[in-house]
Amino acid sequence: MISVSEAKAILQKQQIHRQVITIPISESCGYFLAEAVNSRLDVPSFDNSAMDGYAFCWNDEFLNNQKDTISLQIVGEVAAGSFREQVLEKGQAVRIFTGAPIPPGADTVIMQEKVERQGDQIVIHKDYLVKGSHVRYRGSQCKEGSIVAKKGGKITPGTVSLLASVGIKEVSVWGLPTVSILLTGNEIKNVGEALEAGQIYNANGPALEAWLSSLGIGKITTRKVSDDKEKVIESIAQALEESDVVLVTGGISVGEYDFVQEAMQENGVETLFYKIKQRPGKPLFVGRKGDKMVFALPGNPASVLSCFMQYVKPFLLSLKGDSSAWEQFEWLPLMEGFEKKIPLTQFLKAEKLGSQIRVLQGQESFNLISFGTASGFVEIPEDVEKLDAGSLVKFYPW
Ligand SMILES: Nc1nc2c(c(=O)[nH]1)N[C@H]1C(S)=C(S)[C@@H](COP(=O)(O)OP(=O)(O)OC[C@H]3O[C@@H](n4cnc5c(N)ncnc54)[C@H](O)[C@@H]3O)O[C@H]1N2
Ligand code: MOO
Repeated sequence: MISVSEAKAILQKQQIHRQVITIPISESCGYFLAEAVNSRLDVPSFDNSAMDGYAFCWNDEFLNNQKDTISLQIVGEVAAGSFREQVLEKGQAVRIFTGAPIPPGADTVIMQEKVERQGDQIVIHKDYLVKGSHVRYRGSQCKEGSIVAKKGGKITPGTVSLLASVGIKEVSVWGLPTVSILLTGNEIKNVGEALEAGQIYNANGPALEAWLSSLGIGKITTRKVSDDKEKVIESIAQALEESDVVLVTGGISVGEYDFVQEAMQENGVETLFYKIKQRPGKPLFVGRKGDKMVFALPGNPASVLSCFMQYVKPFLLSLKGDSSAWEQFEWLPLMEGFEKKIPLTQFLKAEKLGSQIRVLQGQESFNLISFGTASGFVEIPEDVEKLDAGSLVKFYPW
């Protein structure tokens, strides 16, 4: 058996070939940029007004004027989307609206609330005169050719807005990994089906599907397979064909009907590791065939979820291009002390209350009740036996 950190190190070392795809920015949210993006133009591409008001040409004589106010003659109007070619002279102003180009000769805008309009004149109190005010200068957001989004950055709605503003229609991103889920077990029935003696509802399939879709994974294919060696071998072969990552649940322990490990060998899957010094999820198997990865998650639902959290989630996120994939935890203090009775790393269902962590009741691998309120998992390291209230622990939120 290897330790949790050894298992993570093995996974982080895997070099997997990933595809770069080009997609429209409107579909790119959640993807990671495979190359930096440069602005196609100066933005703003022309000096423009930040306010609805009046544009005029600053005149230093304003300040030396003995009077409290100045008057300017309104000689026209510029709305957003239009422009004015004539040069504005000293003492003239144009009515201007937010986003409209500053006409040649003008350099200052005053908000309409700060002027008194008298026919075709505006009167401005000297206190409100600020040279260059309310002008958004050409290139003040970014210059043509400058980098506006770095390689490796995650695309957010904010990034999409920025990219559109600099004239970018499509981006090169890392493709999303596709995942096959293979649920083993004769006892598994889907919700909605009638349960017969000895049968249980399939909790792992919906949980994995929900998690994968919340992570923004590509195509997800789910299949069930009975505890039949040939069928397990065949289903794994099919899953390896169709997806980048295969998640098997159940059948990886040592029972007479646990065929998954053997099926891996039959399919030429190289074992990266089998069994980790942890609970739940001790009999986790991870293997590789070419650029395909296989995670055989121990069937108990809490084992499936803690193994997914610790290994599958960061691995998938790193395939998506997320460079912080392996740091998805925070250090938080325990609300109550905790005694660990086993010499293994323990992953406990826990609730985040304010900035503290409370370990929940019902930690057995089969018991899902605390998942109703759990906000994630807490890690109690292998060599720790007892933690006092207030001790800092690693908390992994969903
Ligand atoms: N003799 C030993 N027995 C077991 C060991 C061991 O070391 N020696 N390890 C135990 C541990 S720890 C775990 S974890 C489980 C893992 O077993 P498998 O991966 O072979 O999983 P199954 O036996 O197929 O199922 C375990 C458990 O989970 C239920 N299950 C399975 N699939 C689903 C599903 N889709 N939804 C809900 N529940 C599911 C299944 O009915 C079993 O109760 O092995 C221990 N045994
Ligand atoms: O490791 Mo098993 O996950 O205790 O149930």
